[in-house]
Amino acid sequence: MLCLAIFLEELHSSFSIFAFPASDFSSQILQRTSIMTDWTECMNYGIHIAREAREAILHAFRIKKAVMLKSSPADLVTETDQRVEKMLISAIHEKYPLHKFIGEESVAAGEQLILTDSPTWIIDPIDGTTNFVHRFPFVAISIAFTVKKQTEFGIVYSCVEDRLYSAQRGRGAFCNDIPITTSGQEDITKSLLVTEIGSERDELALSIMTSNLHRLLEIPIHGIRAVGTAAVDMCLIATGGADAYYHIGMHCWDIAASALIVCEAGGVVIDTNGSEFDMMARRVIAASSSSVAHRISQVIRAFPCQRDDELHAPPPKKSTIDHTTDSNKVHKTGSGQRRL
Ligand SMILES: O=P(O)(O)O[C@H]1[C@H](O)[C@@H](O)[C@@H](O)[C@@H](O)[C@@H]1O
Ligand SMILES: [Mg+2]
Ligand SMILES: [Mg+2]
Repeated sequence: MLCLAIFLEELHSSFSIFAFPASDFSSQILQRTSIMTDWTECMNYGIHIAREAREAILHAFRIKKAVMLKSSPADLVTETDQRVEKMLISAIHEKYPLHKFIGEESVAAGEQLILTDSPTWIIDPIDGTTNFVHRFPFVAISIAFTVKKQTEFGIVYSCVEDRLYSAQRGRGAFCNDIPITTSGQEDITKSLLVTEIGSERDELALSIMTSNLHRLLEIPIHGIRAVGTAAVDMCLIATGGADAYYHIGMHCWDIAASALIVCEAGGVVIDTNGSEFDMMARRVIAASSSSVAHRISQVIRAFPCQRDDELHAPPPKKSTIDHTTDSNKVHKTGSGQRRL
């Protein structure tokens, strides 16, 4: 099966796109080898395993947790985050052995973050870990799926609320299978905004985050909320429950799925500098309309953040003669973990 799949993969690389009806057998093969352009079966499998992962998360939600730190005293991770990610990745790998993964906790444990043209699952096993630790009832599983670096579907499961948000590119956005659309609000003075105070605690980030709040409130706008999970924040824009979300410092796994869900709900997703959205840039504005999105980008400022694909890039190819000594080697800012 696998050698046929690899053969088909090779075949596919010499053609642009196969788009033909296929029987079950060949569609199974084609899905595994990224030739099919209809990813419904993959999405349905993603939803199936997200439902299984939710059970594990809800069980752990109620009990005392061992908490570890990553990049700052406010960047938490638990064994449940790690266990759920391993469960999701192994279940997907078993069914789709040629697919690739970018997982928040795998990257935190040192895996390189490389987004290629291959079918890739971008996974945040628990978005809102701080909420999870404190039993604040907004924790989500976020699963995005990209092919040729384009998001084909996104799944965000708000576990305690039991709200499963999903979208397949070009086919609309849904919450528990019911279609959702943004508010369409075009006037920022009539808008309710959502944002996050992430895990940064350095002076520059804190002063920019608080000055952004001040500058937006004095426009004026109706208000600002923070749910504690970027993925759910953005799904609230897709439902029309809020009109815009902005954030600097989050990661691709936080927002890759919900960015597609917002767009498929009729919303707009851009970079905070007003340019095209780039999931690796760690800056986003998701809004009900382009006018609200661009108004926000004129008001807020971003603090400097290293891109995801630079922060966790593979080490540069070694020159033939390695002049650096151990003491001079620059330690990659990975996310070492230590127990509280
Ligand atoms: O709970 P996480 O998966 O770590 O994501 C959080 C992130 O850590 C935090 O800094 C904020 O950006 C939140 O909005 C994310 O959901
Ligand atoms: Mg997250
Ligand atoms: Mg997480």
